[in-house]
Amino acid sequence: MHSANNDTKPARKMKKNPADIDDLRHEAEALINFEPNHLDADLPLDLQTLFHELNVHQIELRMQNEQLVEAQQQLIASRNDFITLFDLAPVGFLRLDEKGRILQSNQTVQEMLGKSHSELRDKFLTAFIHVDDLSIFNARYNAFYKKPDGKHIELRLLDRHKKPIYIELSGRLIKKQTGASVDFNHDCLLVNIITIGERKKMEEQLKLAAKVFEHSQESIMITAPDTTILKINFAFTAVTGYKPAEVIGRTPKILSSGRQSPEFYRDMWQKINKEGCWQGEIWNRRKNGDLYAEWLSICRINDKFGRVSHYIGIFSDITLRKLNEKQIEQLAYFDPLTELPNRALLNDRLKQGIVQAVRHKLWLSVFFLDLDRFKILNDTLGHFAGDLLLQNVAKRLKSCVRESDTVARFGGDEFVILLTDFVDEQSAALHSAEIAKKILDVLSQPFDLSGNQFITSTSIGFTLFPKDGSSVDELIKNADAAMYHAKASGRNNYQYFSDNMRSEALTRSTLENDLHHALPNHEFIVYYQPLIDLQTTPNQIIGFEALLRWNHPRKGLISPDDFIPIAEETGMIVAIGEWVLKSACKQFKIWRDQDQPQLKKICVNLSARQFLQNDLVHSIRQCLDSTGLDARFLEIEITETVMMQHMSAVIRILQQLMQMGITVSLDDFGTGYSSLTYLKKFPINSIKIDRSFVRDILNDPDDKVIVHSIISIARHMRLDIIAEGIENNEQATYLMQAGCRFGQGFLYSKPLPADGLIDLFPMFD
Ligand SMILES: Nc1nc2c(ncn2[C@@H]2O[C@H](COP(=O)(O)O[C@H]3[C@@H](O)[C@H](n4cnc5c(=O)[nH]c(N)nc54)O[C@@H]3COP(=O)(O)O)[C@@H](O)[C@H]2O)c(=O)[nH]1
Repeated sequence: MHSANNDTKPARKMKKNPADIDDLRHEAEALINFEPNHLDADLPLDLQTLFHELNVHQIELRMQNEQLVEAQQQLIASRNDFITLFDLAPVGFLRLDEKGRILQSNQTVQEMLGKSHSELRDKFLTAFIHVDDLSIFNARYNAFYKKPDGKHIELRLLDRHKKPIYIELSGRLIKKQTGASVDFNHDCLLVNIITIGERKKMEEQLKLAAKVFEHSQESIMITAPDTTILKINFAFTAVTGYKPAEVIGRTPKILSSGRQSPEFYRDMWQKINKEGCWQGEIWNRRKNGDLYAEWLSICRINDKFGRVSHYIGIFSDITLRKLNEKQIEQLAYFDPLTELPNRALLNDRLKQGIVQAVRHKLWLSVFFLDLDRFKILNDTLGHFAGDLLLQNVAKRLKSCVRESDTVARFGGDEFVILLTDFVDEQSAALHSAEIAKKILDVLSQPFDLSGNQFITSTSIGFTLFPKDGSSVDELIKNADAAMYHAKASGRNNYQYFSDNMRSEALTRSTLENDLHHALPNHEFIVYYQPLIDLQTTPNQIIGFEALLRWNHPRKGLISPDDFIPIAEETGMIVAIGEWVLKSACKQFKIWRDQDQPQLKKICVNLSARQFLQNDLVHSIRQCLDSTGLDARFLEIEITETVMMQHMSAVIRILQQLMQMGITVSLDDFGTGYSSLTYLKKFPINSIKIDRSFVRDILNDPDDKVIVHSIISIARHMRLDIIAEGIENNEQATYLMQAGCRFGQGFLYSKPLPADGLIDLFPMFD
């Protein structure tokens, strides 16, 4: 029974979750004692029992209610947990119906597409698929929906900015559940969406890398750390001829040519292991056995622990480039005809030679060679024969010297030889003389030029370093000067550069220097020597030869023999020659205008160099125009040597001059090397018999024969004849009787300046 003052009783807490109904009753019974006691003790017992039962039941109901509330709260918490897990899962979730309509989406998908749940709900997933991938989705969805296990679809969704997101869909079919919420009361597909953008990028990069590897123009080989070949590309096969199956599993030694030494490879691997990379040129061998040059880079690839994981070798075939380089070098430094070093390389070798000689206190010798009468061969047998001769000469010269010496083609028929490593002057001079003799001997042996036997000779000059010169130019110049001496002393011999030559060279260079000022300083004078008609009595002056003189400010009158060659070599002869021509034409016009009708010609000498000037004809025409002299009074004198040097140009120019009315005479006839055949070819009007034949004509039977022959030839060819160097009446009479019509010489007058000649005219009238 409960007491009436139950109010005072301490409240008792209900025990949680009574296990079953008995427990509940038991618990309620226990609690009732802590409830305030409202029972009236006076009530009948059965009423009291009823009230008690009611109280217990009330407590039981309260307790059950509390339990229900608690269970509901737990349910809500667990639902919230699930939603959080569903929403915030790193994977996107969608529930789709059979048609692909979105029933539910999680937050990850919503964020991915930039749409809210309600914006997605009931929309077809296709609304968010990239247009290019719709066909993939539509084609596969049905099958995927029915049996999604283990399948996945890759496609692109579009975010709210229509930017594609690469995703992979996989799914699971959820069968409808009895008693489930409205969402789950029919079948649906739970779809997982993972973004694969990074993976795609990696895949693309890998694909690209693979394409680059395969299609690279460079040959690539990847090896394991032990250099076993793992992979090669197409270019590797193209260059080496080896297919993948033939090299994979082998080492790059398969390509070895044996050209590189073990030390080379040791250094190479040292560098790779120390610095990670090596590159350089290497000669390898193709599968067909051919050697080839490659430019190779080898790099070491490390894993994340710093250990070698691979080596990558990249190379390109540079065989062709190397051949081209060689050809370019050959063109730049070698003479294409003889394959000897050219001037550029000779210069370089000489410079190097001088440096070495100075360093080791050694002596050098420089030879200058010029073939004798090469031009005649060229003109008579043709350029092909000339080229053959030069090639053969080059070979013979090389056979006379050591491998370490240099034989170079200096130009035309000129060669320079550099001999090195002489210990002193004596041995340098001795050996040079011996080699010079050997060369003279070797080159004097007949040459077989495509069936034609040809004999030539050479003139050699040599000079020694350091005695005779200290620079490349000086050495060559001195050797050249010595060679000229060899030529002057009869050809086919050699000369060592002497002190005499040095002073000659000095004089020459001073003269050359002074010559530059001669024309502007009016130091030239034209002298005139009369041309006489031997068959008139008294002998008449029919004209003059203009002969140049240089009135040097310090040295006085200088003979043309001393300065004309310098003027020719330096090209000054062009301007000087123009001046002579103009002065002579002007003077002759004055004489003609002084009522001297017997004066028929003024002869002016032209040198070879003048025929090389482009406007010679034009300049002569201008001269005649400006002086007013009739062209028929002008006679051009050329020597045989001039004719032979530039034959075709000379013939062309002479023809043009003749068309203008100018006459041409061939000077020094008989002293040069022209043949009679050539005489026929040249457009000339007269021949001058050289004074060397006239000098001894009375005593020397040979000279007599020569002079008679020349006169006879001239007659047959209807050419005028002028004899030069007549010094006495006997010579004049002999020549006249032999049929020579005209003469010139000291007998009549030495060459004189114009104003000194005027007194002579009456004597010959
Ligand atoms: N290109 C040019 N050459 C020229 C010019 N002027 C002259 N020359 C050539 O120089 C060479 C030497 O000439 P030069 O010293 O004037 O000698 C000439 C005469 O003085 C000389 N001569 C004439 N008669 C006699 C003689 O009886 N005895 C003798 N010992 N010498 C004599 O002969 C030379 C004339 O020679 P050539 O020209 O062959 O008729 C000479 O080769 C000149 O050609 C010039 O302006 N331009």
